[in-house]
Amino acid sequence: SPDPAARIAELCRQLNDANYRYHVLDDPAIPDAEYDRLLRELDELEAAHPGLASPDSPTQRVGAAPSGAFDEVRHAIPMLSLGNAFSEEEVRDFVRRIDERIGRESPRFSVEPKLDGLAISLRYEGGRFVQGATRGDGATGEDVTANLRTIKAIPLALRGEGWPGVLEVRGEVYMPLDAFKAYNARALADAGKGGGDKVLANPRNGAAGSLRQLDPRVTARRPLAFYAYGTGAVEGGTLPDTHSATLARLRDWGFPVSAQSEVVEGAEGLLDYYQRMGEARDGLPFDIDGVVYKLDDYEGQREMGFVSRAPRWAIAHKFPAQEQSTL
Ligand SMILES: NC(=O)n1nc(-c2ccco2)nc1N
Repeated sequence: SPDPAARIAELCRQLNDANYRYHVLDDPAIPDAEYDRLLRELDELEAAHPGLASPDSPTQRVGAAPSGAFDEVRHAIPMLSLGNAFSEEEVRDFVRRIDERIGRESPRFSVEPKLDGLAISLRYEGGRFVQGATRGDGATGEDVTANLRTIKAIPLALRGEGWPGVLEVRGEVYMPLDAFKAYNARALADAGKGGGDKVLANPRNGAAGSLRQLDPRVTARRPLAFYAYGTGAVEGGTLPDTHSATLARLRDWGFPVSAQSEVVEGAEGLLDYYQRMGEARDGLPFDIDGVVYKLDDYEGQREMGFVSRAPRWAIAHKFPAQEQSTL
């Protein structure tokens, strides 16, 4: 049989590449059954040669035994909460305040859908996923690293090159609607036979509840996904000058980023995007409760600063409440 170390490395590469193509490029390379076959082969090879299993191996996603409770994690850079706008007038005020404060006639904004999931922060050191935490109160969250490792959309190691020595990525863990419905249909069917998983009330609670499981093996059974939408601490390297360019780098490094993110100009650009996303909303594969507008250049963001914990440079423009998807 060929050298097991070479075969293990080749399987890791193939599986990580398949993960990236599926979750980031939304362009699967191999069918799920093939992915599972390769994963099983890797699992058997690593079991036969324990010294050859890397901590970043795709087999190491469902690892740790249940913890008693979650450790606390202090966010070196607070995780923001967004101010809300509910009307066109409030959006125009938001843009006017930017012009008045930093003299931007028609600023460029990075815009994206506001996913209705659970905000988390992922820390990478030397390109490897070392810690993940919930937002908590913005300053302190819970260490849910073991649970986050089970989410295939979250890379265990960064791809490509040029990433900083320390990189924190912020984003939303959510449950895609189809996966939520399939999960519940299965849970309901199994309940009829006296066993099975818990039925989830709605995708948002499903995501939050799944991440707060003390046993990662339960989390691993939940259909969770992830979108990156920002960064936290960055050391030993630099990011581009704009949010939109940073999102492009995050995609290169292996993070899913919303396919609906755009760069638009001025209040008209924001309101046009809001209108288009409102029309597209029912066709999206996940729940959104609005869109997020962010001044695109970081220099402008620094000049605008924050009001208490919410940035002056970004707001969420919410849609009217939608009847929640019930059972
Ligand atoms: N929930 C969501 O999709 N968010 N949340 C932000 C955010 C929160 C604070 C700064 O940015 N951005 C997006 N797309």
